[in-house]
Amino acid sequence: MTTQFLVEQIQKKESFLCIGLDTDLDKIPKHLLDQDDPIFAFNKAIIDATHHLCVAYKPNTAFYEAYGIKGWQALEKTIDYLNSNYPEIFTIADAKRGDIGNTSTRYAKAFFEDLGFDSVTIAPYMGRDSVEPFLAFKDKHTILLALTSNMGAFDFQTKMVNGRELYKEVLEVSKSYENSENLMYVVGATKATFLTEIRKIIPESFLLVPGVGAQGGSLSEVCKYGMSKNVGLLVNSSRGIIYASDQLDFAQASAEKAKEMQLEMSMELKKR
Ligand SMILES: O=c1ccn([C@@H]2O[C@H](COP(=O)(O)O)[C@@H](O)[C@H]2O)c(=O)[nH]1
Repeated sequence: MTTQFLVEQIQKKESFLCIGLDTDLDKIPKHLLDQDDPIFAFNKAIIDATHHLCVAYKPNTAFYEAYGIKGWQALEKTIDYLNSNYPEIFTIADAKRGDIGNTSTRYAKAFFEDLGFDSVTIAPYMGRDSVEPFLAFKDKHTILLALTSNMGAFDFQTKMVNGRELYKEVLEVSKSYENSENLMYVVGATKATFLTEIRKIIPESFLLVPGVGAQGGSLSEVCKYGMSKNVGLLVNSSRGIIYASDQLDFAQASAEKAKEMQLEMSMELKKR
């Protein structure tokens, strides 16, 4: 998917919501456990109930890998279902990969070609040759971890390197990568006040922003400091939406939570 198409979807739906499909068999409604593939059954119900309120879905691959081959099959069915039924949706494999060049190429093929995701999250620690293999794919997006939402972000990401914080070094240096126009960045909603500085370095790049809801980040702060001319934000909520209820009405309950966020986003878009 092109960035332009994503921006058009955001304007059309008045939403920059990304719903995280962090599907956990211990948390989904018990009645689904009788199904052949309870993970896919849950995802399908959530997607059908919420697709008009969001522009992106982000399965975190950990939740699928944890169930072995069955989990991976559920991930494949989920992305196939999205691509076949809702091609206007931007898809993110939250896999946090990155390795030496030839290995990164295989990861890129797995997520972009075999599975058919629009984007994948990548850890920048191994540097240029670990990231550029992902950037080589046209109309696919590489979402680099810049400043993450967790407390451990302060262990390394804010430490000084070459006279600036490491997360700023990641932003600056990655701009020189080949095909850097295919880069997006992860910035945690819990670090919203850092967004002013971040926007000075990457004024228009798209940011994937996890950490609202369960982790305590504020949507209005993210918008205040992080919104760019073309919006430039995909704000993710996983647990806060998909586990709104563990009863028969779970999909409807998730749609209500998603609607609350979409309305808030629509108001933020009108403020610009
Ligand atoms: O900095 C980061 C990077 C990734 N995540 C992931 O996003 C979701 C957040 O889930 P919530 O339930 O909305 O808290 C989850 O998959 C994380 O692994 C992040 O939180 N922070």
